[in-house]
Amino acid sequence: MNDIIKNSHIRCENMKLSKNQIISKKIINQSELHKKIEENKYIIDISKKFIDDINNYYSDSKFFGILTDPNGCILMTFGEGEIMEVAKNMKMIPGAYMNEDSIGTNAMSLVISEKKPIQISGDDHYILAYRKWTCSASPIINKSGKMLGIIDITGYKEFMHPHTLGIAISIANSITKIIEKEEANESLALEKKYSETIMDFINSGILTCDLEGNIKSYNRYIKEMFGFSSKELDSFKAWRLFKGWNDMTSSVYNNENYSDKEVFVNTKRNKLMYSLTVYPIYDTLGEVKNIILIFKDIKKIRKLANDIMGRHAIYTFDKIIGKSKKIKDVKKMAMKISDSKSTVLILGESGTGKESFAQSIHNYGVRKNESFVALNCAAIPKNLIETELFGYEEGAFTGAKKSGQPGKFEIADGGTLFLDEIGEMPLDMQSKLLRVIEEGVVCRVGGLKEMVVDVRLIAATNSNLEDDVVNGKFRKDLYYRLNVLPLKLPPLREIKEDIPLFIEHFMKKTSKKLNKNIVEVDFNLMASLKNYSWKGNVRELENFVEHAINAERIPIETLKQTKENKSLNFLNAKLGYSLEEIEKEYIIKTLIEKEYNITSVAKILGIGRNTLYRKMKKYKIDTSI
Ligand SMILES: Nc1ncnc2c1ncn2[C@@H]1O[C@H](COP(=O)(O)OP(=O)(O)OP(=O)(O)O)[C@@H](O)[C@H]1O
Repeated sequence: MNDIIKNSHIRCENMKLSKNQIISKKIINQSELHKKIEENKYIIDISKKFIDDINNYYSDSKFFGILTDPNGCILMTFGEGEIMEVAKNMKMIPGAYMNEDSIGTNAMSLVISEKKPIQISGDDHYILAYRKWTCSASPIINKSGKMLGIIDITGYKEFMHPHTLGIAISIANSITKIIEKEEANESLALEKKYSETIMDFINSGILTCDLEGNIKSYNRYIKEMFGFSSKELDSFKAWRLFKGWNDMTSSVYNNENYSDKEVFVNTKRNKLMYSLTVYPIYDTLGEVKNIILIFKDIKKIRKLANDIMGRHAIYTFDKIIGKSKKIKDVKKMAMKISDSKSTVLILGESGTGKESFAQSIHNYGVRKNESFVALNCAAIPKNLIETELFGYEEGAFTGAKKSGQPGKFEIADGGTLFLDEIGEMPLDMQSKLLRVIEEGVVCRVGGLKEMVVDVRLIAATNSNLEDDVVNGKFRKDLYYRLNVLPLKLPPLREIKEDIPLFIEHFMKKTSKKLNKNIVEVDFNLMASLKNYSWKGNVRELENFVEHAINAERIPIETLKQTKENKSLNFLNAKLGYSLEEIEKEYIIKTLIEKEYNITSVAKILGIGRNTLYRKMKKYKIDTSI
C-alpha cells in the first residue's frame, strides 16, 4: 500500500468512518440530482459519445463505468449485466458521492485529492464492501487546468490490469480534447457573431466572395442597398450585382489597388452609382482566395465632401431679419414651400438675401440633412457650366480627370441645388437643365449612362427674366418651369422700417466678430440711414455697419463725401471715355490693387459679388490673370 492510499486510510479513520459501511453517506434526492445533471449536461453528453468505444470492455459484465462531477457525485454509470445490478445494490448510482468523506478511500476519492489518474484494488479500498473491486480513475481537466469531472472504470479485482487505467486516461483525454475543440468552436462562433454584428452596424455594404463570384457572406446593408432578400442574394453570383466585375478582378489579379471606384450597381429596382473598394484575402500560399467588396453610398461621400469643401447651408429662417409686412409675407411663403418638390425661383436685387433665403428653405425642409450645393452661373466660364452641372466621364475631353468627375446635380442628389444668377446660363445649357428638371435624370459629359437624381432646385436671379425671355436670352419653357413658386425679395428701400433692426443686428454680430464696441446711432442719424438709397441692399448696409464699427463711429458724412470725391475723380479723368469704359477701368484698377480678391473688391465698389462677376463678364475682365 503506497503512502497516498495509507494517508487516505488514516484520514478515514480520523473521520471515524465505518469500514462496514456499504453505501455512500451522501446521496442527493431526485430533484437535486436533476439540477446537477442539468449543470453538467455538457460533459455528460460528450462522455456518452465514448461509451460505445469502450463497449467491448464492459460488455462482458466484468467492468462498469462511472462519470462523476469534480466533487465525486456520480452523474452517470455505464455498463451491462450482472455487475450493474451489484453496483446498483451498493447504491453506486447517479446522485451518490464517491468522495473520501462519503465512502472512504477509492480511486475517485484519490483523484479528487491527488488530481491525477489513480488505480487501486482490493484492500486498498477503505470500506470492506469495496474490497472486491479494482478501480481505475482519471480526472477530466480542461486547458486552463480546471477539473471538470472524473472517469472511473470499476470491475472485479481478479480482473485488475494496468491497461484499465490506460483506458480511463484515454477516455478522459479524449473528452478533454472534445471540450477544447468545442470551446474553440464556440469562441470562433462568438467571434463570428461579433464581427457579423459589427458588420451589420457599419453603414457600408460589405460582401465577401471568391474570384468566381460565389458569395460567401454579406452584411445587412448589402440587403438594404440592393433590395434583395437573403434567398435571392444566396442564389446570385457577385458579378451580377454591379458593372465592372472583370475590371475589378483583373486589378486584383495584377495586385493593383482597387479603391473608391465608382460603379453602377444593379439593385432590385434600378441602377445606382456606388463607390467600391476591394480587398483581397490571401491563402497560406499567397494566392488570392477570397475578396472583400465594400460598397459605399456615393451620396453620403459626396455630402461629406460637400460639407467639408463646399458651401454650407448655414442660414435658417430665424436668422432672417425683418418685421415689415413684405419680409414677413415672403418668409411665411418660403416656409410654406420648403417641403415642396417644385422649383423655387427667388427674385430680388443684389444683396437682398436670395442665397440666405435659399439656404433657409433647404434647412427648413425634409432635405435639411442632405447636401446643399450652390453654383453661381455668372461666376464660371460658359464652357465649364456643363461639366460643373452634369460632371464628366473618364476621358471626356483632354485634361479630364482619369476617374471622371461628378457634377453638382449628382453631388446634390437627395438634397438641394441652388443655381444663383440663373439668368446668366447659356441658352444651350438652359435646354439641358430643362431636360433634367423634367426627366429627373442626368448624363455626364462623355458618358452614356443616365443617372436618376432627386434634386430640389432653387434658382435665383436679380435680372428680369421676363425681359430676357422677350429678348430671346432666356428660354420661355424653362422660365415657366422655374417660376412655379416665385419668391420676390423686397429691396431695402421698400422695407425702410426694418433698417433699424438690420443695423442693430449687424452691430451686434460684427462687434462680436471683431471684438469691438457697438456704435450708437442717434435719431437723426437713423433717419438719414433710413433715407439713404442702399443700392447694394442688405449687403451694403452690413458692410456699412462693419465700416462703422472699425471706425468706431457712423461714417455718415463719408457716404456723401465719397460720392463727391468719386465724381470729382471722374470729372478729372481725361475726356473721351464713356461711362462704361471708366467703370471697366475702375474695376480693373481695384481688382489689381486687391489682388483679385473678389469679396474685398465688391465691398470697395459697394456692390454684391454677383454684380461684380456680372460686370467683369460684361467687360470681359479675365479673372485668371
Ligand atoms: N433678411 C435678412 N436678414 C439677415 N441678413 C440678411 C437678410 N438679407 C440679406 N442678408 C445679409 O446680406 C448679405 C447678402 O445676402 P445674400 O448673399 O443672401 O444676398 P443675394 O441676394 O444672394 O446677393 P447677390 O445677388 O449679390 O448674390 C448676407 O451677408 C446676408 O447675411
